[in-house]
Amino acid sequence: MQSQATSLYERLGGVYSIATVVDDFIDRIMDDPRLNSNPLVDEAHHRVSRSGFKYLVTEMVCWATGGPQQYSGRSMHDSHAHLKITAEEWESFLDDFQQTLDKFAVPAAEQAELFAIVQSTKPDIVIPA
Ligand code: HEM
Repeated sequence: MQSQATSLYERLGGVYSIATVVDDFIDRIMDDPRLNSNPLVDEAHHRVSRSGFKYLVTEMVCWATGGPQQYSGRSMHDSHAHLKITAEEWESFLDDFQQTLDKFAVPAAEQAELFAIVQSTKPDIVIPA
């Protein structure tokens, strides 16, 4: 059994593995018509640089999973409130995340921990119903 003393960051394989997974995931969400049907999301997805976006999300995932990196971007509320993201768009985002994790064969235990981290941010990102 895996020791709980080993951080999720280490079990995922550190920054090189995490950056590879984020690379696939950001391409997937930035091209997802289910998300870009929200005009505010579509505008922002075409305004921000793809590589800058990947950089910030990589930094955040490394930090959130126990790596040595510090997240230097804006808070989840400040970077998403103006996008008016709905619960339905949130589900599409999770579906994209699942597809990326499956593509890289991330084990079930690590997937569950990643989903718990992502879900913890939902109240900051999704507008109230
Ligand atoms: C756990 C879920 C999410 C995480 C960890 C996340 C992460 C981030 C990060 C790190 C940034 C950059 C912040 C900055 O500029 O300093 C960002 C911005 C952005 N996110 Fe997310 N995000 C999440 C959910 C979503 C969802 C569900 C959508 C779309 C449906 C979305 C669309 C965007 C867009 C369009 C921007 C650019 C905003 C702008 O600059 O105007 N995000 N996100």
